[in-house]
Amino acid sequence: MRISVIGTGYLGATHAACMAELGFEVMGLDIDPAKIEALSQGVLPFHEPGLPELLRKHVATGRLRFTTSYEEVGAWADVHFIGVGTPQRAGEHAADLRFVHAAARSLAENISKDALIVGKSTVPVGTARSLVDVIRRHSDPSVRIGLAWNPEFLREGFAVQDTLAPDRIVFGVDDPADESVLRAVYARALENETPLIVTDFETAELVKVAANAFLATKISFINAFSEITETVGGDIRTLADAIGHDARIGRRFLNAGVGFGGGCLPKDIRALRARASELGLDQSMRFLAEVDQINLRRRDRVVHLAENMLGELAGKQVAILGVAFKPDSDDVRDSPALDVAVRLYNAGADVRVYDPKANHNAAGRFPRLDYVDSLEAACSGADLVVLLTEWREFRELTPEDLGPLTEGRRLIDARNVLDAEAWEAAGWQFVSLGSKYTPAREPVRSAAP
Ligand SMILES: NC(=O)C1=CN([C@@H]2O[C@H](COP(=O)(O)OP(=O)(O)OC[C@H]3O[C@@H](n4cnc5c(N)ncnc54)[C@H](O)[C@@H]3O)[C@@H](O)[C@H]2O)C=CC1
Ligand SMILES: O=C(O)[C@H]1O[C@H](OP(=O)(O)OP(=O)(O)OC[C@H]2O[C@@H](n3ccc(=O)[nH]c3=O)[C@H](O)[C@@H]2O)[C@H](O)[C@@H](O)[C@@H]1O
Repeated sequence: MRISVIGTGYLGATHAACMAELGFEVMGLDIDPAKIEALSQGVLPFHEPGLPELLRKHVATGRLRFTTSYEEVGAWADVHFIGVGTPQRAGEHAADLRFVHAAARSLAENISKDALIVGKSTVPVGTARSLVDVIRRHSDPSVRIGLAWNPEFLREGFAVQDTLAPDRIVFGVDDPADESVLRAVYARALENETPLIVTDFETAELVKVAANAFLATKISFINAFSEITETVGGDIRTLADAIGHDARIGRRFLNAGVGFGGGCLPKDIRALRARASELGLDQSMRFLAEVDQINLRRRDRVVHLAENMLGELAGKQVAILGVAFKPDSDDVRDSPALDVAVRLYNAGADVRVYDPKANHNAAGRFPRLDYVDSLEAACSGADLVVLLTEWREFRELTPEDLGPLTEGRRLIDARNVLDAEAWEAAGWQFVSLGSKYTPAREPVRSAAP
């Protein structure tokens, strides 16, 4: 079976390389010629652990190729996965579906043999059903083109393992013939007893956004408790451990800190609210507005803490450790860390940024920050160090590492990963969110709903 993957970003490039790893012949397609040029040389244009090795291996054997030509994939592949972006629309909460529509239409216009189109992008419910019509209108009537929705649940930083060994697989199908094709594609995972849910288009689309909405809610839940522990003097990590022991709750995704970001959770909860409103169900998803607000308040909190610690930001040197939205990724889309860094810069601080992998992407968005290529360069002479992305090299930091470098011996651990007692014992002014190591806060007053 020959597989094409349309859109070769974080999702598509991973999916293409993993499909090749499973033994399929694969062609990745993107409208960005620079990306295709790099991938064709076996060079991954972003950071994802384990993926460069798979890419190089399968490009070398010729099992994995890349193109910008829809005509080429349309004549060649039996199954076409769509993994193009669905970003937030400028100035709105809804998802921008232009790329999905364009990809479906280009495929329909160019597919010249019976084939199955499989949507992987995260889309508002109702999208797949609307694409059936797009495909019908733009395709050759003598060719049978099926459509299925197969949402993706991979996490950046673990993309290869999540793709090759997913927690579950979901097929949204309208025709049993399409289910059989998908079962053949995922035969390896199904042999390993990966749970499979076969359902309709609408449920499949909703499963994806429900999962992301739940994860976002879980993070904001613990961060809302952070606001309370900061006010009354409790400890958020202990609270999370204690409730996490209840198997019905679970400890994962209860790490309090500067909150969630990235190319998915924030835009997906906003798109879900927007879609619910379109359906006349504004109230059903209104709680996600609060989830979003709690999350964004964490960023304010870090900026305020920095102001409190330094008195005046203007002219102060601040070391920013991490700008990626999470460790093991170079992705800075809606990154809480980059947001905080930019706000400290705008308030007049002399901001020096070090991220092991994301400096380049951050500089593309905010060239004015001072990006440096080592921890030492970021921290030397700093009045304040702010740990914003918990890369391993930052999680393992000790006062002995930073002591000789910094002027101020002030540190904000905005990811709650360091041993507060050790830093205090070493004479640091240490602040971590949601603990007794956070100065008491003013109660948060939000506008009436
Ligand atoms: N990044 C992730 O970890 C995950 C992403 N998703 C979803 O997957 C989708 C893609 O996300 P990312 O890979 O992060 O985005 P991305 O922005 O990294 O990649 C999207 C790619 O699509 C290409 N593209 C746009 N229009 C095209 C067209 N008409 N034909 C061919 N290529 C086109 C772009 O040039 C870009 O390379 C989104 O819906 C996202 O919500 C789902 C699960 C995980
Ligand atoms: O739809 C998507 O694209 C993906 O979105 C998330 O994956 P990802 O964005 O790669 O990263 P996560 O590990 O979910 O982290 C998201 C954000 O939440 C933050 N987070 C995570 C966990 C936690 O306990 N606390 C917390 O603040 C992270 O720092 C990060 O900023 C989901 O976990 C994936 O299942 C989904 O496929």
